[in-house]
Amino acid sequence: MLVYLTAECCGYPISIFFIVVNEFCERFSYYGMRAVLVLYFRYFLLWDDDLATSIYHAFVALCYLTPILGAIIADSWLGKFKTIIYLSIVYAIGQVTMAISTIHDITDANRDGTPDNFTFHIALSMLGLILIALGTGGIKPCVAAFGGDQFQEHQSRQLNTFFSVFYLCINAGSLLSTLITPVLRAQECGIHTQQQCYPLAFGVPAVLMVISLVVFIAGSGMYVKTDPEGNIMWSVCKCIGFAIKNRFRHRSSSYPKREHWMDWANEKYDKLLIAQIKMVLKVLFLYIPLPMFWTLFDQKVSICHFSGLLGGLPDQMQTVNPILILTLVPIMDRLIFPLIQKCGLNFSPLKRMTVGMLFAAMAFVSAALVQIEIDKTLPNFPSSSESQLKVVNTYSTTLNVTISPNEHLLIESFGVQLHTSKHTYSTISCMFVNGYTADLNITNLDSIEPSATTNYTLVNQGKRDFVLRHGEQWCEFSRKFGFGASYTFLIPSTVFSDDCESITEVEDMKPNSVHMALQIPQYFLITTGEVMFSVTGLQFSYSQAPKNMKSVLQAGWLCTNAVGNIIVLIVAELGKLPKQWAEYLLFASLLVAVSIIFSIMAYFYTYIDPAEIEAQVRKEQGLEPEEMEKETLEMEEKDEDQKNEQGVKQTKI
Ligand SMILES: NCC(=O)N[C@@H](CCC(=O)O)C(=O)O
Repeated sequence: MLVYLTAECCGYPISIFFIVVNEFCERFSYYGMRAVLVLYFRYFLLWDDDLATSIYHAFVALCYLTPILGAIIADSWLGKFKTIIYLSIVYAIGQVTMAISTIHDITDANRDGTPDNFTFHIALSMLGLILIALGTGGIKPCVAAFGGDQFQEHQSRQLNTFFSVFYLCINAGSLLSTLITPVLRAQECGIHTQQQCYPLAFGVPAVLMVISLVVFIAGSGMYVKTDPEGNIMWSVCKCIGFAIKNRFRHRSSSYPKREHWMDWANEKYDKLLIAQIKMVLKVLFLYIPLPMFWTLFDQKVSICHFSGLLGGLPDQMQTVNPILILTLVPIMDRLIFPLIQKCGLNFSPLKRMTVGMLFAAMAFVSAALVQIEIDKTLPNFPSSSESQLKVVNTYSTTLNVTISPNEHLLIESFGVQLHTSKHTYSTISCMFVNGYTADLNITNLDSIEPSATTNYTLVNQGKRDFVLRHGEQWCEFSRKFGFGASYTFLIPSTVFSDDCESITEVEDMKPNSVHMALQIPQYFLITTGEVMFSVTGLQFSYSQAPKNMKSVLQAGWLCTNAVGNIIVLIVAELGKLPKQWAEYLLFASLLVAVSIIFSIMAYFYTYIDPAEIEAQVRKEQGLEPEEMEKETLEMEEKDEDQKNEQGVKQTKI
């Protein structure tokens, strides 16, 4: 038996240190850039909201589709080590290109603070994003699998912990960068004019990507590197194609059935390759229902936007997920899972993933319940067959208004009857009605003519000051705005003589009265679901893959995330249910249905040890033990040469 003893620390290969630090820096780079990307589209390139979010989602989906490319390159051509290095270079170039594209001074010839040639900035940033998507997605399946490759057979416990630590590093990187890069963007910088500092916000992630690459190369001498066994993906495709063709040729019932449809490739292809393809296909089949989890998960940002309960700070809300991950992963790993095991329950990986999906569904039920509470505080909006009318009385006495022969409204002096405006609940808006006899100027608003109104204007939560001006006359007043509320201010003709005292405030829509603590359960539930589902899925994809297709199966796992993102895009296009809570319940029910289907599929899945199956097939193929030993010895010599070159301590037992 041959065992390699690589340099270890506390039972873990030392090379792992370089891999997790590399992952931390890379995720910092990725999430840091993502945190300011939409802001860059909106306020630098001046795109509208729809275009900015569509391009953003398309970019994220692309980042989760390119892993297939990376996996093919790694498993069929370059091997994981070289693929990570080459694609990291592409990635770093992409980040640098992106950072350069945000320097407004490059095209700001007239020095007015805005770029003069938007085409240049758009082209450069799109090129940067394509390179980043290629790099980040391409290396993603390779890094996790490469980390797994560093462990020996006797380190299976450490291997499982590695995937948890790996996930912790992902989220530590994402947490720090999501906090830091928006702050960097808020700084001012520039050569000719001082503007929001996008070059710094994108430049720091670029630097982190270069550091990530340097750290990975620094560990070079310590890694266990497995070379690809030829163009495996091409062989897999040809083998599957042949099996299908051969099955079709022998479709008549006179031909005896075979145990598995891939067995129809037996005539032409190596039994080992067929066995490996069967292992991969079995797992990929199991992954079919999984995108539904990511569809819900990727909408969690929308859930937290729904009421703005935390004061409408969506950027900061993005940090809640990594903070919870950093807390929950150790709790699950060290406490919950061992406790379940102690109780004699077999909480197998696929069971964990099913429970994870149910947690995510519960998060959406919780979101629906909170939404129902919020809806109770909302005014009744007219249905599609109704309309509403708002009448403002700026006259000095009560007025009787007849709307139709039988309907009368009594409106007090400076009162407002009926409300017509529907607005996003996560904002505060107000409008002014000018009852003064001349034009008025109000802070930050256009001037209003007499008896005219402003549009509803969004204002920030909290205490706000307004200044009203007409020529030399002015008065100042403050109001406190509750989140989610809407107000109308009625300005009487006496406004300047009584120092703004007579301005009447009408609350069109009540402020949000639902406590922010109600949001905590849904965050907790969805992140618990993520830990059970995603960390386990990562481990499962590694453990169930044959040695030469580890990256491919990691890519398959990441594709479930890409499909989930694409479903989010489609759902957004198809439109929404009239009630938000109903939409949350619909998604929760869909995920429960999917988790039931998945649990049935999981019930029929038999966990395998790919190495054992491969050894068995080799034996069946007639590779006698001596021959296998010879083959092993040849491999041993080859590996020993390689290890000696790398200076790794290696012992044969
Ligand atoms: N908390 C989000 C997170 O950790 N995301 C992972 C992706 C998870 C997966 O698709 O496996 C990441 O950014 O790497």
